[in-house]
Amino acid sequence: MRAYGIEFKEGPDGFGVYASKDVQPLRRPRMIMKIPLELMLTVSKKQPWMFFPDIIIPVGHPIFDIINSTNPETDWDLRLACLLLYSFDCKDNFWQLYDDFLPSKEECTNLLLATEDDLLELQDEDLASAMRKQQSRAFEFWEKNWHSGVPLKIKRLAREPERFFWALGIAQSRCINIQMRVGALVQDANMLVPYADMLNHSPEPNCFFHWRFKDRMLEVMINAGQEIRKGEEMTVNYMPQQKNNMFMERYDFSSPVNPWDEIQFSGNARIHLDSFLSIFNI
Ligand SMILES: C[S@@+](CC[C@H](N)C(=O)[O-])C[C@H]1O[C@@H](n2cnc3c(N)ncnc32)[C@H](O)[C@@H]1O
Repeated sequence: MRAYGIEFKEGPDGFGVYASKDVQPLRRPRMIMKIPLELMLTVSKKQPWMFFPDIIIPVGHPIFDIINSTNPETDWDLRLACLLLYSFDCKDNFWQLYDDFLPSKEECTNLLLATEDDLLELQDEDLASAMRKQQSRAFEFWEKNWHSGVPLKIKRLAREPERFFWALGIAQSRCINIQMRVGALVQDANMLVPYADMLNHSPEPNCFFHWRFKDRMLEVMINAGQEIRKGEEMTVNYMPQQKNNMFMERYDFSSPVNPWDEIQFSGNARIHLDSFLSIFNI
């Protein structure tokens, strides 16, 4: 992996990507990382399932049947979580090293791992009930596929449901959607891209993402919409036009300056939902 003009550092939102030199606003995208395709975990969105590029699941391995058993329309995250767990189990796989950069189960604040008390503390019944549904879906999937009769090579991937919930949270909060080309076939795919997944979100981002495949590398490019000074964090917008509830569900955080959460009053008055609730101590 190569990095250009950036460094990875811990900041207020966990690890992030920071400029290691001044960046001028550019009209053309600038490359900040080159990542070998071999390091990524990719699963196509539709059947036939394609795993790309490096982890070749041996024919007949039961993880393939598990991946195959999920709903092609919706369950991309379950498939990617299975692939992540499988790669942790493959000898000398890169993801065993990259695990050091990922939040552990104990550090992970994803709401899939939240207890009932945590969910009640959110004081947001809609969000809590959405998360309960997500937790049941994940638990049912784990129970169906990790019951006591399964072969050891499956069992050891996620002995406890929490391990599966953790992998699912990682897949949801770090995956990007991308089009991949295999020969003449172009497929939409979900991809875990190490290092690029260190970019944090801002509703007022200073960068925009671009991707390019070249020579078996994924080039991560950014368009700096404004000047970025050395030492400043580079941010992108994960989901434009989405409210904080969506961010909480998928990424475990909300933003006090998310413009899609502003409450509009008659006239020009506006107040952000977070500030509005805090007035009432909610
Ligand atoms: C793709 S990862 C980014 C790298 C991450 N900060 C880390 O330490 O590995 C996404 C996760 O980073 C955190 N994150 C990203 N942007 C954030 C923000 N604006 N505020 C709070 N947390 C954020 C959330 O935990 C989110 O689930």
